[in-house]
Amino acid sequence: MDMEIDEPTNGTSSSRLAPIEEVKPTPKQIKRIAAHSHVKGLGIDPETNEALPEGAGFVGQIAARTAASIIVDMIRMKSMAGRAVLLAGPPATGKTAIALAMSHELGDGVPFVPLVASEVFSSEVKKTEVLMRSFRRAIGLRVKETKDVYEGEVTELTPVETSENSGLGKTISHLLIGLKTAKGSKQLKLDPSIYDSILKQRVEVGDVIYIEANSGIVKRVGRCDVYASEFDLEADEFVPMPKGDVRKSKDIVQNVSLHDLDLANSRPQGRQGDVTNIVSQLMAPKKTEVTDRLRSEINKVVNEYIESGVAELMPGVLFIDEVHMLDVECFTYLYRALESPMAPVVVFATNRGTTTVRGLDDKAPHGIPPEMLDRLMIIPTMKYNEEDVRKILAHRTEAENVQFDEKAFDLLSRVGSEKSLRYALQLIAPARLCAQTCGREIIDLVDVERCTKLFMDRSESLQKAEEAQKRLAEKNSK
Ligand SMILES: Nc1ncnc2c1ncn2[C@@H]1O[C@H](COP(=O)(O)OP(=O)(O)OP(=O)(O)O)[C@@H](O)[C@H]1O
Repeated sequence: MDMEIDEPTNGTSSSRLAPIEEVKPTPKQIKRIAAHSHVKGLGIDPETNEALPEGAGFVGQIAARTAASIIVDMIRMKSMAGRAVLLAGPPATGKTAIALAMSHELGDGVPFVPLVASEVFSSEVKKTEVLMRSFRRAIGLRVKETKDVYEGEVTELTPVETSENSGLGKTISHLLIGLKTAKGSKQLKLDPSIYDSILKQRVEVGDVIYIEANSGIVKRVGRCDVYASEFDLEADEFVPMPKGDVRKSKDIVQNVSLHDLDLANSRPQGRQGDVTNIVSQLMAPKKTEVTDRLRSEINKVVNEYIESGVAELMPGVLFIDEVHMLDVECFTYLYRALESPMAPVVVFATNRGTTTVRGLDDKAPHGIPPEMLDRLMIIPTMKYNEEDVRKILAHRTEAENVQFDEKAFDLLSRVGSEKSLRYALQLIAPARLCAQTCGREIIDLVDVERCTKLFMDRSESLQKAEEAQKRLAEKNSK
């Protein structure tokens, strides 16, 4: 953001004019801090391949993190597709954090699709369709193509209008774009339909773009780095000015998911069954039911492209949290889906012990049928000791940019280990608010004490509910 500061004048302004005041920089915007923003990875020691006691924002849970890093290595070696992992442990022991850390370790090229099990019970779509869509979203395809493109830094962007006979006002007859490279420049006269894509990607003069010669697809690569010093905060991605001629053959790599291809292929227009054509049609909105027949068509085409070396399959991770919420029908569907040649790695998480499998009367560990449990690689997570709780809270207070007085932090750590980590984490924000209402930036002991009285943790609330139930039963028995 370019911070325009109006410098105060040197007294030359007459008393008639409003005094010019210096624009104060806006206070640091308090952004919503995500629950796992402090976790940057699994924190693995590159020498030993073991999890460090503290690393990448993670504390403790060494065995679980080490096991997760082995799973990540197997995914990278593509020897994990179609297998499933279960993260099982008490609440707030880092299961979700580990799953997200695995996604960080795998990098952007590998899809990571988070799903809460209860999402499958949608009123519009079948449970099995929700699962299949999530499966297909978690399978990436890296398509490499050589295309004729016009590439360069935009030096001119002029929509040429023409007045329409029908009197409905002006329309764009064509678009003039100037492109410049280190070697030359070219002015292009383009069809007005390309202008929508330009506006959608907010292309401006100074941006580096390429336009596919045969399909007219525009892709904004970034802002030319000659403008890098223009902004105080680099809010954009800066790229060097392209070399060579404006018109060139360029290797283009696109990452898409099988679900994207399914949806694009289910649209009526365009040549069916050509993945490069399908990939290039990904722009327009689509509202069409994807059938298994269409999916098998896509699978066939994708296999052809993989065999011809044009595309590379990138099996990703489907993370299903609260897996005990799935019913027996979903588990049955998952058995089959996991056996298909194009299946992602499925990571389940649950904090339940032995509980009823939904849809059956039987109880089973974690609410998962034994036939499925046999197929899972189970990673247990353990409760934290007070020292780990203290370190985790320290990471969170840093991520949320709050400061605690020492006694206040000791009380918070004690609450975190005696009651629950999540309860202590949830007290951070209200404690800060209590301090701020008393005009303090540093959270004091009284603020934490006040919040522990105002907000109950789960066990306290359960105890009060049982006491109320008991009193009601006694009253009814009189
Ligand atoms: N070992 C850890 N290191 C750093 N932060 C952690 C660790 N374990 C948990 N956290 C943090 O504690 C909070 C709760 O963790 P998380 O949501 O992963 O627990 P969970 O096991 O998934 O809980 P639930 O079973 O209730 O879903 C999150 O903010 C998470 O980032």
